[in-house]
Amino acid sequence: MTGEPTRIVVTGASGRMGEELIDAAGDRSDVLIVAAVSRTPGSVTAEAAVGTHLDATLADEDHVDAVVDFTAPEATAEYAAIAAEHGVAFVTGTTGLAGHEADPVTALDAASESVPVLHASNFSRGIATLRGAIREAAASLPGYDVEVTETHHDGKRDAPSGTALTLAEDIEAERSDLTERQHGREGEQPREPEEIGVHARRAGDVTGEHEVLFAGNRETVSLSHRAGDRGVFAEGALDAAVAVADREPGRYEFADLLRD
Ligand SMILES: NC(=O)C1=CN([C@@H]2O[C@H](COP(=O)(O)OP(=O)(O)OC[C@H]3O[C@@H](n4cnc5c(N)ncnc54)[C@H](OP(=O)(O)O)[C@@H]3O)[C@@H](O)[C@H]2O)C=CC1
Ligand SMILES: O=C(O)C1=N[C@H](C(=O)O)C[C@H](O)C1
Repeated sequence: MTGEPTRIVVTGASGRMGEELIDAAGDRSDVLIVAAVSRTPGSVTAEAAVGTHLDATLADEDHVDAVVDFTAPEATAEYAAIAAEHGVAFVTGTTGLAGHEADPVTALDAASESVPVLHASNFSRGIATLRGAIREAAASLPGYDVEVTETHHDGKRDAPSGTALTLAEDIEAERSDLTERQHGREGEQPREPEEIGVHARRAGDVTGEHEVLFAGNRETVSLSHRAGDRGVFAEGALDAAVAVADREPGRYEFADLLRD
């Protein structure tokens, strides 16, 4: 790498992903964690300064290129607005945004008027690649039943996962006949042709698994992804921060950056 590293503030620093981002950044020369933000600063193991409020942290730091945020929808809404006020790019992987009372989707759109904003429900390159294959399968297998299943650790708050919802949206974009999402099944409930199944399992410490099943009457196609550890998400989010930090204000897509 030549040039200066991208200067990053990590929010939710004591969380599973916050810790992973700090670890991953320590092994890279193209990024530098200049500060971390946590509601519980004593539990953060970062060499950088740890603050409790993003606004004060961004005011204190001389130069920050990007905020990288994996927290909760209400925090993401607040942090996107603060990053925009300070003119700092905002990269977030927080899921469960749509329909949340804090309206983080509107907050991200508003922030993107003044800074680069990138939200991805999954920062693994594998999922970004698989999305293309799933869209292709959905378009090429008309009439096949489609079931999306995800499995995550028992600490995950939102269900179905953000990734499962993204995959369902991708499939629905190709299959206008799939108009009903079916979450789980119970009792007497035969499958209807307009259904797309979207099912969540929570178990142990599973990092993240997604499967899309296309089933016709004489064949099935299964496309799946398993994240081996959270490092794949952290590396992708840091790559995204490096890629968008200097860009014009606006919304950016993770999959598009991978091809640049
Ligand atoms: N897009 C992707 O690739 C991935 C997305 N995710 C998503 O990222 C999010 C975080 O996941 P994970 O790290 O496992 O979750 P954790 O619960 O482990 O960590 C979230 C952290 O966010 C902070 N936080 C939570 N609520 C608030 C709040 N109201 N205000 C301010 N800070 C808050 C806390 O950090 P602290 O105490 O330090 O303030 C908390 O520890 C989830 O939405 C998850 O689905 C997860 C993995 C990959
Ligand atoms: O909460 C998690 O852990 C994960 N969340 C994301 C999601 O909701 O899709 C991505 C990944 O699967 C891990």
